[in-house]
Amino acid sequence: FLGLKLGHDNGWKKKGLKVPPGEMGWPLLGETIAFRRTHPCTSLGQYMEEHVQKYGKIYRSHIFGNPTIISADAELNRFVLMNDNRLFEPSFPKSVADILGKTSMLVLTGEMHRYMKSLSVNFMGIARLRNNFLGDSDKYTKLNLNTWKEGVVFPAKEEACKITFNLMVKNILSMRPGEPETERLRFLYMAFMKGVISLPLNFPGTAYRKAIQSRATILKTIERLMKERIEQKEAGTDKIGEGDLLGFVLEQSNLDAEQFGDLLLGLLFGGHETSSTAITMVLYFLHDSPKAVEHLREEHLEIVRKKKARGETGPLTWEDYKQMDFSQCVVSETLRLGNIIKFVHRKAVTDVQFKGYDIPSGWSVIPIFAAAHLDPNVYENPQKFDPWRWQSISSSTARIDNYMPFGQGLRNCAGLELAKMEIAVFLHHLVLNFDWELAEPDHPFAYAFPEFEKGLPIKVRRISLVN
Ligand code: HEM
Repeated sequence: FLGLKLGHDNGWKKKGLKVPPGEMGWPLLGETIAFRRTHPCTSLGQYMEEHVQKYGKIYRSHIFGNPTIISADAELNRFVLMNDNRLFEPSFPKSVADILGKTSMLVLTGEMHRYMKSLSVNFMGIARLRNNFLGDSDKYTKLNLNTWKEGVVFPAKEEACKITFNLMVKNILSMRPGEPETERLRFLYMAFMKGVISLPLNFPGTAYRKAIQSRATILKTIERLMKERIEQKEAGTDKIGEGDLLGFVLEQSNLDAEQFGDLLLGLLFGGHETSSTAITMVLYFLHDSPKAVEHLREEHLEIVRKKKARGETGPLTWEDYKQMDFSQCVVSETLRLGNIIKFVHRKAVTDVQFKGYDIPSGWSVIPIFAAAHLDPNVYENPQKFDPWRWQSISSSTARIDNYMPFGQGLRNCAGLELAKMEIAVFLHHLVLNFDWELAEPDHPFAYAFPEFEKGLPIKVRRISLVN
């Protein structure tokens, strides 16, 4: 995404606008390299820290080829998100937008965005979470955890990816784990994903070129599956109905294959890497917090005891899920300290004023959510993984702009309830069945997404708390 403009646009000076202080860096690159320099997810990194100290929480820069306002100011961050589609819109580089697709929810604006969003939100609404996603989440988590072998070192991130991918493709396309078609789609999706976050070099062999090819193959598969489903409907042999996103979309909308493909890729892109990273982070943070593991065990044992008393032997139910209060504190704390989406990209569509500064039309704006999450004036001892803080959080700390792991407003996360549920279900089976240790030191670092350099290698020991 490196900007290749030869100089910096100084039109704002001529217009007499008062843009925030800052520096525009090198003519070609601006400060892109420093901004992208990796650092632990539990910190803002040297670049941000130095700039905030020098210029304050709102400063200007030149990143990814555009003059940019970078905001570590929680109020500005909220203002930007609450004015999405009015004063601001998403600003993906063209190369990323091309791969995501022209009808991807992530790049759409206006009515079409609203429409695609409402399809997704309805698809992942409470009724469906309760009746479909919860049971599947329970099943696929158990299925995966049953493959964990005692004493063998394995990368936790890979297993978390399998759980979240299987859950998504089962609910989107009724594909089952391990089947050849599922594995083929997983392979194609991985290539797609790598290309979205790579440099946009469209030459044979590059990650970007492979992603374009994978996207085309995925769209062909979708077209075939759609055709088959329509034929089954017409022949009266369709058993799935609205049981998956494909059936739901065929009933409730008239999206064509490409639009459905963009929806599928948007949901996978938005929901797979994020929630699998969150599951991996839970293992990472809890490893150093045995007291939290103990507290979780009490909570989940109590759920099992109550289930038994009711004579229930089946998978987790909605009533069980609703009792996972401390688990939700662990989820909130993991998302605060782990900063899975550290920032988002927006562009001002008109000149905007905020706190005495001007944000010129066309400039990028990067709200840094992580800034409030790690602010000692908001969270006491912010570097500490402390799930209990969420049991007695003060109303000023809980202010919406101080906690935005899922964004805010029109473009907030379509899968936030699903994500919280996936992590809580994982916690249930994890703490009741395993002790784990980190086989080698590994830490989450902020790249495009947080990454554990070694995929978080762990070693597990089975325990049997439930008899
Ligand atoms: C811990 C896990 C997750 C985190 C931290 C997360 C975070 C976010 C954030 C911050 C945004 C806002 C992006 C923006 O403002 O530009 C977002 C949007 C979105 N997320 Fe999530 N997400 C998670 C899980 C999921 C899941 C499980 C799904 C779906 C299966 C999902 C689907 C989406 C979609 C479709 C959008 C775009 C919404 C729109 O453009 O209106 N996310 N997510």
